[in-house]
Amino acid sequence: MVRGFSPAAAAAVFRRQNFLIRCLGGYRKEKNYSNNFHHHCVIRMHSAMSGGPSLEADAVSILRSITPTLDPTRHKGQAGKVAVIGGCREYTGAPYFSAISALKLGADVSHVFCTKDAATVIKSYSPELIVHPILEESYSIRNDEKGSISAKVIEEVDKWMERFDCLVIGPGLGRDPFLLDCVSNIMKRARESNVPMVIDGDGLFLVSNSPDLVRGYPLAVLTPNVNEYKRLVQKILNCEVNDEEGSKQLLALAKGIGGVTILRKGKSDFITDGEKVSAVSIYGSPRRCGGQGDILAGSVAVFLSWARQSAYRGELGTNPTILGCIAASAILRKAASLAFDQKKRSTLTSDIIECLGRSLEEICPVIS
Ligand SMILES: NC(=O)C1=CN([C@@H]2O[C@H](COP(=O)(O)OP(=O)(O)OC[C@H]3O[C@@H](n4cnc5c(N)ncnc54)[C@H](O)[C@@H]3O)[C@@H](O)[C@H]2O)[C@@H](O)CC1
Ligand SMILES: Nc1ncnc2c1ncn2[C@@H]1O[C@H](COP(=O)(O)OP(=O)(O)OP(=O)(O)O)[C@@H](O)[C@H]1O
Ligand SMILES: [Mg+2]
Repeated sequence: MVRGFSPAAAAAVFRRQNFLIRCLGGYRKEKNYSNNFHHHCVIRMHSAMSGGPSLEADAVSILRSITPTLDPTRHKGQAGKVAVIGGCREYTGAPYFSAISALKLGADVSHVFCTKDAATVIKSYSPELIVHPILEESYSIRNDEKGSISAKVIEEVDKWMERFDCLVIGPGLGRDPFLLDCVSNIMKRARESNVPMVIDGDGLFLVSNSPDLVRGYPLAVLTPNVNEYKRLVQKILNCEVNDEEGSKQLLALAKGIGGVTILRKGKSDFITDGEKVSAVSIYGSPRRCGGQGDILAGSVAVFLSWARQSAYRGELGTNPTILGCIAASAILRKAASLAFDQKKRSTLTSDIIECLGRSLEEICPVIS
């Protein structure tokens, strides 16, 4: 039985789980990989991460409540304008994956703010993206130029800031100290303008060392993978990750950073803003190719923006950042499952991106 639930309530939860997993196309895979769906589904709710309850989220209902209809009266931009701050000499794939995923899910405009070295490369991946070559790494500039370059970066970003529905900070950003300093300034501006921020990859490296950048900002979403989560727990809670107390620790971490939203990625994704923990556990894919977290970050930005629009219309009773995380996690996992069906061991991040549209369409058809 699910801890804290009566047998009748546990049975209802189980039926609901069955329904959700069928909708999300995960049932067959669950059987393939565990051969005992009932066991997996019910036990998972208290064994995947113990130390307090976490309930599987109703991702299908959430997706249907926040995904906007394609209304002919709407103009460009109303379905979302996102910007990715990331991309350096080393990493050009990660910001591209995040930015193109946002477009593939239905955002109208997707920008990338990256280093000069990365910009031409990212532009060449896709003409759909608007790429700003404004960041600099220490190796490419002199010390005496740093002040003026830092000011120029903020000036460029300021021109656009108010127009963005959400920023994604960190995919492929790298860890150059000067560059991270400039990105800290961008984050401060975003906060002043009340622009939501999804912090991923090297953005989480920055935030682990400078938590004040997001502390107490309810529009910040952190999406740590296993390494990034470990660093956050060590820096913020001064202890090691303890999965025996997983939910409690996640709640403490979110509270410890002043109520930001955290999406802890893993076999199940766990999501909290410090109040309660929701889980998304539908089966995705057994491939762990690099870049799936980047898709997730771009997707959270879109769904979070849509959830905020629904919230403005008074349609929601839940924190839009939480809804955005649940929706993105479910859609990524479904897309990964669709891609894996076709490509098996050779499934790559770009294959999953190609399945994002179908993944959403099967839950929220354009013409229902
Ligand atoms: N195709 C691409 O361009 C991709 C780029 N990615 C980017 O790669 C970067 C790293 O992401 P990962 O998921 O690998 O990050 P992780 O933190 O999971 O792993 C990074 C590894 O590098 C080590 N490391 C390197 N420099 C370090 C430093 N200065 N301090 C501490 N540890 C250091 C860590 O110990 C760790 O083992 C991010 O910017 C991420 O967005 C990934 O998203 C995967 C795809
Ligand atoms: N063991 C797993 N089983 C199923 N899904 C997983 C597993 N591990 C991660 N995922 C899913 O894959 C997505 C990306 O998570 P991952 O931990 O790979 O991120 P990441 O390391 O940041 O990726 P990236 O390579 O883009 O930086 C998340 O939605 C997560 O739920
Ligand atoms: Mg990552």
